[in-house]
Amino acid sequence: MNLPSDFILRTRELLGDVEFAALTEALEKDTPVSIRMNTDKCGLVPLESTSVPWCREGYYLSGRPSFTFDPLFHAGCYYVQEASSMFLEQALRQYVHEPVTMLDLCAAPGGKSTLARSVLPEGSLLVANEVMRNRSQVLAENLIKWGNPGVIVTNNDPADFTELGPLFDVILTDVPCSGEGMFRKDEVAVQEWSIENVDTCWQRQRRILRDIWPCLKTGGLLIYSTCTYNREENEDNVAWIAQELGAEVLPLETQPDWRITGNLTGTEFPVYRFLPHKTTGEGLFLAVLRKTADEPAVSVRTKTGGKASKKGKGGKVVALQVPKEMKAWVQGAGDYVFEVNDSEAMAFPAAYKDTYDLLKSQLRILHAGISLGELKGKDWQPSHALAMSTVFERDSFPMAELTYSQAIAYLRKEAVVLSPEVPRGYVTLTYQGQVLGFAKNIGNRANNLYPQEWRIRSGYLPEIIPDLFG
Ligand SMILES: C[S@@+](CC[C@H](N)C(=O)[O-])C[C@H]1O[C@@H](n2cnc3c(N)ncnc32)[C@H](O)[C@@H]1O
Repeated sequence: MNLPSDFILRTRELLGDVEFAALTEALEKDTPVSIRMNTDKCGLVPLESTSVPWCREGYYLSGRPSFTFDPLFHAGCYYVQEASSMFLEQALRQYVHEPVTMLDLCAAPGGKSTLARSVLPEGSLLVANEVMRNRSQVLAENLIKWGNPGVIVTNNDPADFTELGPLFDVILTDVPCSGEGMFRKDEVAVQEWSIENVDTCWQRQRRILRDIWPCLKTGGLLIYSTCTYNREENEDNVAWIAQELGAEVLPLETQPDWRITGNLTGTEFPVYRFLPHKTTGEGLFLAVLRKTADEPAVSVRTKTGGKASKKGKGGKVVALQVPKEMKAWVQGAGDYVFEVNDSEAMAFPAAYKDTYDLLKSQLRILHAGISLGELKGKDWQPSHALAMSTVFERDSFPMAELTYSQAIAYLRKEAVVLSPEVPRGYVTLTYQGQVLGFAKNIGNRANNLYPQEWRIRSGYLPEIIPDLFG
């Protein structure tokens, strides 16, 4: 790998000659492949895999299957995630024991958000935000597929949150960085690296932290992470948060055989560095801080949102209600509030209704709770998000199990022909018992309701069917 000369100088100074030589050697090796299971959907263990030691549901695979052509990937049964990133689990398991409201501020494509959603205590709410519009769509897609109902996805700049005041118990800032830890995976990160860019990054990171700091409750946790090695974006920023914003840095329990590296700057506080020549994964830096500074409570006025309505007889405007039969599509319906926004019916965890209303009044929301369905004429058409939800009541519609080639055709949004005994109307389609989505069976064929923008675009079909679980 052709490393920039300034990167070599600086990183050798940080790590020392021996460690730096070992790092460059590791960068010539293949990137390990790892996935994390979604046990809310399926409890399978991948074949020929080994466990990621710091993550209960993380597994290293022996090769890289074609995930795109695995229907279970599209069903949200697992997420393909670089193993070092899964270390976030330790911060959450060791410090979060009660239901919390958590913000993942720089969340796309959603690796750490889906992990957080699996690890947070039941009854928690996760707000996952991404500032870049196109990346926020991918974030929403990945969280919808993961299926947990306690999620809001937003598309905002960190500064848009500031006025909300201390709303969050936990904030994760997995900040945009110079990406030195991704050199092995991403050739562009090598090409774009420069000292000037490192400077731009640490300054941007401080701006992001300053903007979001008022949103963290006093006593709340800030988890700060990057995928870069240099001290400016790492230890120096952690020291700055502690001193300038007011926080203490917290230790995490780790095992010696995880071979995690600590603080490289001679300062006392604990931080966690994953270096590819020591730990099987890419470069990661993570620190956990507890906010000590007092944050005055700010009262934010909620702008009243427009209610969904349609003209009744005589021109009167009537609010649309979610029909009773639709509420039965959700398990534990009593724990949710139901509403119609425009022509979309949705359910949201009742415990967080106020937070949802507040965020709705201030931020651009892409997804919240469970989208149940859309009014098409007089007909409520179940939404794909409902099919993906972990609280979808499977008895709501007849089910049809697809073969592998039918499943791929469905995921390509091609027409599907179901066997004659499948009833007409909306049908839940499954593959190996996992829900893939809905179709409307009209007899001689079934209308494919898979989201157009999520379809598999490639016409190629691998010779070997990806079979991760046997
Ligand atoms: C390291 S990536 C996040 C990866 C993600 N947490 C995951 O685990 O899948 C950083 C994210 O920050 C976003 N970002 C870029 N500029 C930003 C800014 N000024 N404020 C907040 N986020 C920004 C990027 O678009 C990117 O999605």
